[in-house]
Amino acid sequence: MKTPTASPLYYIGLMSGTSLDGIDAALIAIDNASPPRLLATHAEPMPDELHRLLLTLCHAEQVSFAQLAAAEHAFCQCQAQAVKQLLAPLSVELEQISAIGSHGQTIEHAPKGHNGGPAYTLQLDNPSLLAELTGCTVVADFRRRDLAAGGQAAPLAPAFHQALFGRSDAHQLVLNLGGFANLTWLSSQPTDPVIGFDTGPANVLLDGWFSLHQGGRFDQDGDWAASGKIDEALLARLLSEPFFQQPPPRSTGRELFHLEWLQQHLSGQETAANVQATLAELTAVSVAQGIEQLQISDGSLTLITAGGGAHNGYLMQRLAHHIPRATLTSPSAYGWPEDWIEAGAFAWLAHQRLHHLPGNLPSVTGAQGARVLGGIYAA
Ligand SMILES: Nc1ncnc2c1ncn2[C@@H]1O[C@H](COP(=O)(O)OP(=O)(O)OP(=O)(O)O)[C@@H](O)[C@H]1O
Ligand SMILES: CC(=O)N[C@H]1[C@@H]2OC[C@@H](O2)[C@@H](O)[C@@H]1O[C@H](C)C(=O)O
Repeated sequence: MKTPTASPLYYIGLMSGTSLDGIDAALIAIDNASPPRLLATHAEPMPDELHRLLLTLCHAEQVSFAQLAAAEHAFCQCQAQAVKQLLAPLSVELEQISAIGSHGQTIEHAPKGHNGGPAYTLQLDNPSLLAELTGCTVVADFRRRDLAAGGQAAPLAPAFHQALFGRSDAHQLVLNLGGFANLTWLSSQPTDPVIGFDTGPANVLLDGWFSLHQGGRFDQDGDWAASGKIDEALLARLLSEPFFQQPPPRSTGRELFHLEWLQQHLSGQETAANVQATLAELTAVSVAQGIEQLQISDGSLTLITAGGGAHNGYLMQRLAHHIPRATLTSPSAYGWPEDWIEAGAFAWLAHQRLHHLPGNLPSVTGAQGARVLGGIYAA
């Protein structure tokens, strides 16, 4: 087994999450001495046409191969552009990059299968084309090995959270508020396993409802949600979804939580702004319930909040309200601004793959064991 060398190694991580807002590219450095360091970032916006096509694919009953190929091709071009823009202002040459870790675009995630069929998780990706377009080694297909080993294939970020934030005397929780929210618990007891799971929807429903009623991609700072009133009856109906009571390991996606799911729970009497306020509340309460499920012993609790939802002031207020015990903090204190942890995770996972090191945590995903994740597409 190879061990990491002392001089820094450079990796690029590419992540486009379930919000479909764009492709995040992060350049990181890994050495033996310190946690992974974030060196540079670039957010490549998703062209409107690709955004629409991917949204269609995520909800499609039937998809043509030509549509899939078109989406994959456009997505890969966008990724290559992200890499180019990331490196353009830097003195780092492509030859210095050990590998690009490409997450791909999640189109469907069914870790328990669909209608009795086999488990699957589908990320649209073309690592071969990306290797051609960039001239760089690409590591991709991170999730399916964990799935093959009986795991949920998600969330994968908790292992990176551990590498980044380590263990401290206080309990640390890392919350990613992306399209969906996932939570990692790094216990103050170093012998405790890392626990992590998806708590439920975050921006996916907020964005969808906002776009339907206000136009635009998202509710800036949660202002529209803040203008509404929480509808407790609607909230209770939404929270009755069995997913929220499931013990870990658990992960979810657009297959379960989508606008039609929301609409099935509406009485028709709600105002649109009140629904938005209730959706923000759903995220805050489901995160708080997820934390309660962990039954963390007394002591101080730090909640590191990351992902695009950390910019939603209203949502953050509601989180602070429901989790009074926790001190909310930004990962910027560790040199990692909130928007870059996931892209960083896939850069780190590429490093793990090249060095034959495990990428998953069985205590999180429920896999039968630790596994080396992903396939290598050489430059
Ligand atoms: N200033 C802001 N105010 C409110 N919401 C914001 C703001 N900035 C970003 N967001 C929200 O964050 C979302 C993007 O978050 P992020 O990039 O973490 O999602 P993602 O990577 O797609 O998610 P996932 O973790 O599910 O893969 C936007 O779609 C929006 O809902
Ligand atoms: C299948 C899939 O793409 N899941 C995403 C999604 O977005 C947030 C949450 O749901 C998390 O489970 C996961 O992403 C992060 C990067 C993860 O695997 O940790």
